[in-house]
Amino acid sequence: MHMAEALVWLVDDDRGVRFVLAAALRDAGLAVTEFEDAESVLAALETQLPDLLFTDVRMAGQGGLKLLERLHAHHAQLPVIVMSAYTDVATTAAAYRHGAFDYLPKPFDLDQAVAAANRALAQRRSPAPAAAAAPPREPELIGRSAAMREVFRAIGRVAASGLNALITGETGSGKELVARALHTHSARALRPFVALNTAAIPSELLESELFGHEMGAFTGATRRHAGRFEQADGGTLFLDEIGDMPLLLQTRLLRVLAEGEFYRVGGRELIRADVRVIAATHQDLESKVARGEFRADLLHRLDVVRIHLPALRERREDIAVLAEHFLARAALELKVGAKRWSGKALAVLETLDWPGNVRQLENLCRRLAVMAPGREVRSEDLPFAQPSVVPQQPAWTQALRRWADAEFAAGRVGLHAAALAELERVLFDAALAAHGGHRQNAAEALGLGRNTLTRKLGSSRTRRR
Ligand SMILES: Nc1ncnc2c1ncn2[C@@H]1O[C@H](COP(=O)(O)OP(=O)(O)OP(=O)(O)O)[C@@H](O)[C@H]1O
Repeated sequence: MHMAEALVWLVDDDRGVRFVLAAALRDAGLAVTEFEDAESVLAALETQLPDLLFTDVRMAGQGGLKLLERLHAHHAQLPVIVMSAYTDVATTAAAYRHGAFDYLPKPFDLDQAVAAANRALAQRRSPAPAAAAAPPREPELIGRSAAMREVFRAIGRVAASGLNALITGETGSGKELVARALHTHSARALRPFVALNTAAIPSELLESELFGHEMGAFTGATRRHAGRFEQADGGTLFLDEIGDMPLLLQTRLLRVLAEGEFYRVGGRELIRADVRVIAATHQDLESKVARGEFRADLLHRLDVVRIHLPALRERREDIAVLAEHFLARAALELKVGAKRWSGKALAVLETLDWPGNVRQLENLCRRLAVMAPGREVRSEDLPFAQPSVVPQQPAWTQALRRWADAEFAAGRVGLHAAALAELERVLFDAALAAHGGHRQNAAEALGLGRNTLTRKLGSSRTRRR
């Protein structure tokens, strides 16, 4: 069902223009990467080529026309759409002379911009249909751990129900992928899946992003805009980072969820939208409720079904399968030769903590697909394999670290003695167990004298009482 997305690069030093145009292009099903100057585009071109580029003319550093000139010389196939507030003949003519595919005078209508993008992409594809036949990418959830199998079962159970859902889990753990799966396996699958990251949008724009606005509703509202609720009508609205939603907007969202209807910002017409809301958060919403930062009644409305995604370090069995999958996919995507993991490198990956979870692993695989020198990725190729930051810390020191962090955070003192006592207790128990309770042998295995062991056992026993 997912078409291979065409990749559009957008260069403009005006964050506002980037924001609205990127949103419109994404709504039209295109993948968009934003840049704020020509230099960063030229740098990115070293490793990747988009399907289409939008550029402003006047920007700090190299302007858009210079960029256009360079592109025309080195990447003549890449269609470029030039946008400019300077609608004078000279600028327009210069743009076309340097190979622009199209020219949009600012301020432009977003529909106009999307139409220009589609035209550019269509003409690029038509002469060489074979080249555009990239395999459609249906994102799939991978995992064989018991925890992930539980997640798959939950998706199976609740997808068709159409109930609102709350997905919890650390950043990069796959919450959006789960939301998409819930949508794909529901009766709404043929209707839109619309995603909105609450934390990524300035709070003053969030309300109109969600509910839309009428022309003239505020400065800069040059045309009527359908909000995400309207766009998702009949389908699914995915609200990521819901914990960051300002309280006032939570109140408004709650009302819309209860009534199924709303007004656009500055509007008088009551809009009805039939939307399933799937929210996600990496925060503990219950404690936000307790602190008065999140509305309990909104939480209840969203939390009809809850799916929790465990962190990657809590399902280490998934690391190798994911790593194999991502390394193979990265090679295809980046059009480099296939590589495989050495057993040792995989074993190292399994010991790491992955604070960025699956996304971090995915990014590492992309990087290694390009950077690792041989056909086999070895542990030495891992970027953190320098001797100074040896990653092969045994799991227990990592657990120890987490324990120490938590104790310090809780303001506890006297940790050194407590930690040493614990360390010795565990070691001695293990040594005695391995040697059938024979103190002499246990002491030898530990590299201690028998008397020392006996003394320490005595004192640790006393301490434990
Ligand atoms: N189980 C999985 N199988 C395959 N790919 C996965 C899996 N989990 C996550 N990914 C991939 O990892 C990346 C991050 O996942 P996703 O965006 O769903 O995470 P998230 O929890 O929504 O992150 P954030 O909280 O930062 O928005 C995506 O590219 C996604 O395709």
